[in-house]
Amino acid sequence: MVLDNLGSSLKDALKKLANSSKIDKEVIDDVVKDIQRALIQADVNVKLVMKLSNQIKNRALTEAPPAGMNSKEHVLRIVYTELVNIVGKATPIKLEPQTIMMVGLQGSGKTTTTAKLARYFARKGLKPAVICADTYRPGAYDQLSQLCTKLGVTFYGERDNKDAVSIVRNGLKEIAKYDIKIVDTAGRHALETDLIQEMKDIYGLTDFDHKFLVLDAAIGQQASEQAKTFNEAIGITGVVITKLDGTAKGGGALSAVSDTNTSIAFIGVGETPEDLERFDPDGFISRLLGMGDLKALVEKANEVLTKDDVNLDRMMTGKFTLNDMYSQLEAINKMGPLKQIMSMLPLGGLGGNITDDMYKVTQDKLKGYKIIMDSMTGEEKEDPKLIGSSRISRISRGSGKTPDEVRELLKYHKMMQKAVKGMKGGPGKMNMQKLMKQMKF
Ligand SMILES: Nc1nc2c(ncn2[C@@H]2O[C@H](COP(=O)(O)OP(=O)(O)OP(=O)(O)O)[C@@H](O)[C@H]2O)c(=O)[nH]1
Repeated sequence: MVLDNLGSSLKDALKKLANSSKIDKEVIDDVVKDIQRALIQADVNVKLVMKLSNQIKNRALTEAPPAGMNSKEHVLRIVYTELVNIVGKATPIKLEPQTIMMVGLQGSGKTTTTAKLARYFARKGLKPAVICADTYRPGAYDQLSQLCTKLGVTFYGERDNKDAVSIVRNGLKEIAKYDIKIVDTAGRHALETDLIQEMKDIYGLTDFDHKFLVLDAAIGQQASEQAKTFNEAIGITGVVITKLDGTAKGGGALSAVSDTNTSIAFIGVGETPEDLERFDPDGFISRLLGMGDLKALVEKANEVLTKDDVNLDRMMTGKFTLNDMYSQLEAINKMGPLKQIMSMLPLGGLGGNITDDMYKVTQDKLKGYKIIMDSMTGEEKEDPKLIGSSRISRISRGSGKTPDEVRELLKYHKMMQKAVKGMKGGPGKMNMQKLMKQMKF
């Protein structure tokens, strides 16, 4: 999961708060210290951590809880909202024709993100085209052109031309009729003055609507210095944090965003073109705390699934039969790796942890489940509570599976049902009581 360690240390700090018998200065100081430690370990810079701690302390000690909220819930809410504040608001993205320039350090994930963005806009009904202006990395041209071919996105590049500025000039004319024009530039370091100059020259060619800085989540403290240089040169309009699937850090990138007064536009959560998500501060923090990010899940579901695949409305009502579970697992398989999807579910509703077993629902398992379910009556599928030990034996005989396999299916259904129940409030609706309940306070 995204920033796993930070999430669990923050969760521990909040649990401490929830378990203390009274809320006073001592408890708040103690909890704030734990939060500081967790953030610093995740590479968030000290200045930002201090700002956050002071805000939490000031507000917790001076603000009175609003009506209907006790002081514990009140402090939890303050911590939550201040955490949301440090990640900032998401960069607004308009779904209209625009020109985007991608910049960043070598290997940060620019090229991959360029393709992901083209796909993102294509999915929203806009026609994208990309220009490869990376004339330094030998493989960049082929990488981007192959990704574009796979995605059916128009690609412009000049393999033998080393002059990135002229490529972009020609490319912009060539793809003028497209809605979304994305320019992928070479990776560069803040100290490479000639490359910084090249970036400024490309920037000067047209009125870019967005200049996205792509930052690897694992970049650490040097992120701020890099971001400042890029920002001074061309004025960054948004940041894309990549590889959030693979690191326990990410704080360096958050600090860079805060230091340059920019905001996060997207996050990269995997290597394939679909692994790009619109940044959502609430969702990001709730996912960090193991609350699950329902908004992201629903957005992803809407994008990938057809209506028949999964009935989200029905899921939100809390009714969740074996048939629902089956179509949901099928749908999840369509959406991408289960582990990633599971990180979007409210983990708290599953007791705080998704066991590894839950990630192992592969196509094979699904086939097995289908065979078992085919031996159940319609009534049993609608109401699995009816299935006691004699019915388990019958289903086992009928399906050729062992009774343990039948029990496993029922256990899995129960876990999924619990998770879905946690989603009942609907996407985006979060309150402290729900947070505390889901975190088992
Ligand atoms: N796990 C994971 N890998 C990613 C993500 N984004 C990019 N990558 C991988 O990171 C590596 C570098 O990505 P590129 O897109 O080639 O990086 P680049 O910034 O264009 O590289 P330069 O052209 O050298 O500047 C590749 O192996 C990508 O597959 C992500 O969100 N998650």
